[in-house]
Amino acid sequence: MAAMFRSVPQVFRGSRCALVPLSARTISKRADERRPLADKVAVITGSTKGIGFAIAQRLAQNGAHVVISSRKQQNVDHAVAMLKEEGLSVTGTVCHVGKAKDRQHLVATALEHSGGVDFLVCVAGVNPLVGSTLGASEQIWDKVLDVNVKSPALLLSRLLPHMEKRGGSCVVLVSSVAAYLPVPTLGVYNTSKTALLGLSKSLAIELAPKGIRVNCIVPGIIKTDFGLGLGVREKTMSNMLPDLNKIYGLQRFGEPEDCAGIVSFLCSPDASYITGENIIVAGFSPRL
Ligand SMILES: NC(=O)c1ccc[n+]([C@@H]2O[C@H](COP(=O)([O-])OP(=O)(O)OC[C@H]3O[C@@H](n4cnc5c(N)ncnc54)[C@H](O)[C@@H]3O)[C@@H](O)[C@H]2O)c1
Repeated sequence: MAAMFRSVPQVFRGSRCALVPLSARTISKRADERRPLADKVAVITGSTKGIGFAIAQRLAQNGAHVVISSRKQQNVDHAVAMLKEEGLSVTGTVCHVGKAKDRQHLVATALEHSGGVDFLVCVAGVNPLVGSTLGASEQIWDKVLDVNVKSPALLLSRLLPHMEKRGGSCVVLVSSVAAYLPVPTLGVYNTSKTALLGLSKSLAIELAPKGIRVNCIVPGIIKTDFGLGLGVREKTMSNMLPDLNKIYGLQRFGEPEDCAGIVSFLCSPDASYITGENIIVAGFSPRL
């Protein structure tokens, strides 16, 4: 990267020094390297705050047109306005991923940009219950499985015809370390996040012949309203840290941005031979 920045001024100094100026082709190739997702369209669910927003921001910074979505119009408007202020290419629409009509509308909105979609990142997730797994009502099971597990597959089935014609398309799902280290009071959520590990592998196999890659990130505790709400219900963050330090090698909670770079990489041509992987983003734990 440093070499790239260093070499740009050579072009301007080229006529006055002995260095050979860079060709226009080299400059444009290097510009593309800095914006590896240029001309791509990304649909991201649950992207008005937290991990989804950080991913949206990074994909847009790396050149993609990003379609923001979540349940409330005012949150969508706010997120879109923030990214537009940065000069990024974004649109947004309301999409409760559990609602078929909303999913249909999200697809239609995404197609407005250039008639196709390259990346689907499924971030939206819920956990309405802290308590006994066997005490969970059928309604709770349905809600968690609808939003966390079924919606990525149902949304993808709608987007697929518009992704397969693009070339280099990919899907990223968002699981959780709760899939590997189940939290006793989050049984339904743990189960849904474990299902996503299987979903990413199944989709990867099914879509490989079409050239579409499917991967899944597996975050540890990330500093968002959701993450801290789950983990810091009874203890303050500082009380929890010594315990967590025993588990998490890097001695800190994750930031939403810690999940953004890996998703951008997975969408980029640099990851063109990576599919069916569940990638842990949790500061390393020997227990994982
Ligand atoms: N924060 C963590 O510690 C952590 C750890 C592992 C996995 N995750 C997963 O990461 C994802 C994002 O969590 P976060 O921490 O950024 O949470 P967050 O609360 O900061 O953001 C969640 C986003 O999802 C949206 N959303 C929620 N339900 C939705 C629905 N039904 N339809 C559409 N959008 C919906 C919200 O509006 C919001 O934009 C979730 O799937 C969560 O399970 C989070």
